[in-house]
Amino acid sequence: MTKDELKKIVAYEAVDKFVKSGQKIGLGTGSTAIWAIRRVAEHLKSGKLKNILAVTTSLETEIEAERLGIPLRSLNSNDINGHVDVAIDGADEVSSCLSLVKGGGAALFMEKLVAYNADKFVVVVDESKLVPSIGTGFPVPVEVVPVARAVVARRLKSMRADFTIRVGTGKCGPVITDNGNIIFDVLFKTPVDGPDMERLINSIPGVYENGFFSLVRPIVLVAKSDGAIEHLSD
Ligand SMILES: O=C[C@H](O)[C@H](O)[C@H](O)COP(=O)(O)O
Repeated sequence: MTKDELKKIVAYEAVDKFVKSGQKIGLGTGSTAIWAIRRVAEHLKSGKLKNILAVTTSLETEIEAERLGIPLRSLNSNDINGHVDVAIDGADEVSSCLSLVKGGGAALFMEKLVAYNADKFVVVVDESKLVPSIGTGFPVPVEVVPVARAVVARRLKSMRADFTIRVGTGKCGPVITDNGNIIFDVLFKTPVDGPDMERLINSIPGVYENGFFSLVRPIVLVAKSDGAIEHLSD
């Protein structure tokens, strides 16, 4: 199967197995999560799912969910009150102890807010995202308030981390996130402990959020190249 087909089947499985009528759900961002959004819309249209309220994790997801007619709420609305039953999202890397790296699409802040406030956090990936450890492969996105960029750069250098400021396409200069910030893509010289590094980076003044998702226990659905889907959790 092609990578796109794998993304679609794993996202469909997440919706079919974990989303029930009447639930409040978090809709993730990216080329895998978008298939989950489409599946929710399909089930709402056919009547298989009813009374769903969704919170989106990026402008991209919001636009797609609006287009498909999925009822949306803000995380602060009375209906949602800062909590969802299930959130479904993709990931850039999944380690053997189910620590994640996310934020390849710069949506890490809202994704974490939703995932860390979900009863169930379901991650959908194809098997190419599975790695033994994190920190040295996919660069870890760190969202930084622009005025703090030199401060954060110094602190990362003192941690012997290498980084680049992410540059976009269709615009000169840095990628600007949905929150008006910039992204440092950070690589470490050796693998890191996800929970420790997640806390440490967020302790740097000027860091808005980082792309380690290690302080949450996800259910990870992995699409294998033959189309089989494996469920990982601890
Ligand atoms: O900011 C973007 C997100 O964290 C995505 O969920 C992540 O980059 C995975 O995206 P994709 O499914 O397109 O590989």
